[in-house]
Amino acid sequence: MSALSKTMSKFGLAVVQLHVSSVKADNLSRAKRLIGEAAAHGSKLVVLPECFNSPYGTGFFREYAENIPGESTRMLSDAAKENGVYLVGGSIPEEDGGKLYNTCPVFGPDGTLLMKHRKIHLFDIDVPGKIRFQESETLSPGSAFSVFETPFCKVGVGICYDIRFAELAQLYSKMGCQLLVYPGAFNMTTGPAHWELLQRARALDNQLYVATASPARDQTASYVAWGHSTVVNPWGAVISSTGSEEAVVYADIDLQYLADVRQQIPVTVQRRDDLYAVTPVTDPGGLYAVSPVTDPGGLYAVSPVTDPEACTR
Ligand SMILES: NC(=O)CC(=O)C(=O)O
Repeated sequence: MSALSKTMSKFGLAVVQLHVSSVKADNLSRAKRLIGEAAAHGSKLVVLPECFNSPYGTGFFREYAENIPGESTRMLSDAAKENGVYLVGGSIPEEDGGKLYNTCPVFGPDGTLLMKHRKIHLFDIDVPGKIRFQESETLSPGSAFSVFETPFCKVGVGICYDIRFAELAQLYSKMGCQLLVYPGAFNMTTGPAHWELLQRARALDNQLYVATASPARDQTASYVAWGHSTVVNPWGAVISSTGSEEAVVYADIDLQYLADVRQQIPVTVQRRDDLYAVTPVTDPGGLYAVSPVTDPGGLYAVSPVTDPEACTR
């Protein structure tokens, strides 16, 4: 007999693959309409894409940046409240104290800002002849983990490039998250190669749900997003996805199914904590690290720092 109550073990998730233009007001009104559409469909948690109010590019971040609260987060707060949903507000370029961040604000069904996640790992890559992108030219990295509670489950938040770092997902899993959400905007080089693979890897490794929300593809944009917003289950299977156009992707998050998978293949309780462990590091300057465990018999640890400020909940 399941320990999970039937009423709370399943809930509807919606991922909005939004068409993002250079007109901020249009982006906001389209997002608001699609949040309403998702709620009308019965979704309890709605996820928007990375940079949903602005074109994605280092040349745009300063122009579109806002404080929080600001125009975009006021719209998100109103939309969450009007529709009674948890809202993962994709990301916006945030200005704070003269610095710019790639920030995901999360709202509760009463419109309250529950937390904000600042992209921890900046997207600095150079694939010769394909794509060079250096977020760090204009953005500063966040340095906090971001999880929030819902009546259904605990949710961990990362933004796009954050998904490439398995340690972050492991830490969120260790913190009790059963769903990880990544607003993201992969591109025409890394999208076909890595987008789905990374989601399935994070889901399978940690036996949890993973949801990604991309902007719709716009061939006229300076950065062409791959699209393909997706939801993956704890078995590592894609349960819902879309192509490149604007769309809302729906999925049921079934926590009884998650519990069943964890029981059938019990890796979560078979870890060799005597050999390696996910444990806090002592260095207060760090966020997480692969480091030796203190037990001299142990080998390594993937660890959050002990600083409680490093985790926003
Ligand atoms: N845009 C990103 O942050 C990440 C990305 O496109 C990639 O990792 O590839």
